[in-house]
Amino acid sequence: MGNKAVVELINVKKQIGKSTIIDDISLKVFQGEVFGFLGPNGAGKTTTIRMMVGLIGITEGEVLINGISIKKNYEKAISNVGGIIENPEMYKFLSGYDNLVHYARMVPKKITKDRINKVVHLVGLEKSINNKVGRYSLGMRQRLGLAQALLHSPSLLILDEPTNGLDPAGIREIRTYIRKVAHEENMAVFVSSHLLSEMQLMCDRIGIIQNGKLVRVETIGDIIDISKEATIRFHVDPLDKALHFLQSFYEKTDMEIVDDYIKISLKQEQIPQCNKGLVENDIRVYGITSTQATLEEKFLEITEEK
Ligand SMILES: Nc1ncnc2c1ncn2[C@@H]1O[C@H](COP(=O)(O)OP(=O)(O)OP(=O)(O)O)[C@@H](O)[C@H]1O
Repeated sequence: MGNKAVVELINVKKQIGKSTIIDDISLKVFQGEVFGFLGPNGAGKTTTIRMMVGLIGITEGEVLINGISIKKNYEKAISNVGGIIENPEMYKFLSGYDNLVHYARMVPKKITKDRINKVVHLVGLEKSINNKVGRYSLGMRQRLGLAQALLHSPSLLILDEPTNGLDPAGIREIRTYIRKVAHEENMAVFVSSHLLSEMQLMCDRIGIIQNGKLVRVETIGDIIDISKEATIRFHVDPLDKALHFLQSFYEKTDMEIVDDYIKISLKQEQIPQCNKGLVENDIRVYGITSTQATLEEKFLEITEEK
């Protein structure tokens, strides 16, 4: 992952009438990185994306693409962006290739034949590119949309729920190609979804949006770590002494006394070590119970599993 921010949202706000739809969102997406924008329906993903590409105005704040303001210098900023925001327009009676040629003519930048062949290869449509789009599956059409968005070599690719309506095989394909273009074209990819399970497999980092607010940003590594943690209840006596010991042992972990036990988030493999320490400190251990919350529960129950 490069450390150049390709897109930067700075305190972005959207007000429609009296309601605040997007509330003070700031984030950066870097070169070569797939950033997942995760949130339930109605959280504000599409609204944010529409502001990022200048389809609707930004009430307050800034969106910079390669350092260029989308508000102040729209044409220049947007020339760096490729996107599938709404369903891409395709001509069903034309082949995939001819659709790309047609689209290439409308782009201000000159698109070479080599570039067309390169994007066809990038999205794995070599075998069917000369077939009529009317015969494509939805997954193939999505990939053709991706090819179209990549034609002018953008540095930022924005995809709004790219797997919507796809079957599992189609989802797997689009996921593979999204990762591939991010890495092979060293592009920043901003992709929205309401499915954590899907984002986990596709993204390097995930930002979670809820009610128009960015509530947390995590790397996939951290998400995997968090997924391994369980809520452990230590039924011990004396409680104060046990809490003191556990706090000295795991200074960064959240823990609290609830009724007659201590509640703490730990990985399973840490339990024996903890128990040993408690016993060695003359704390009586009456019981240890563990409950594994699902990842969805940990992330505020924001996702809906299919
Ligand atoms: N023009 C508008 N006027 C009033 N409210 C709006 C308008 N556009 C969007 N909203 C509201 O803003 C909120 C965010 O909508 P948005 O479409 O951005 O959510 P989303 O996260 O993309 O959801 P989905 O996954 O359903 O597309 C919703 O509560 C929606 O009702």
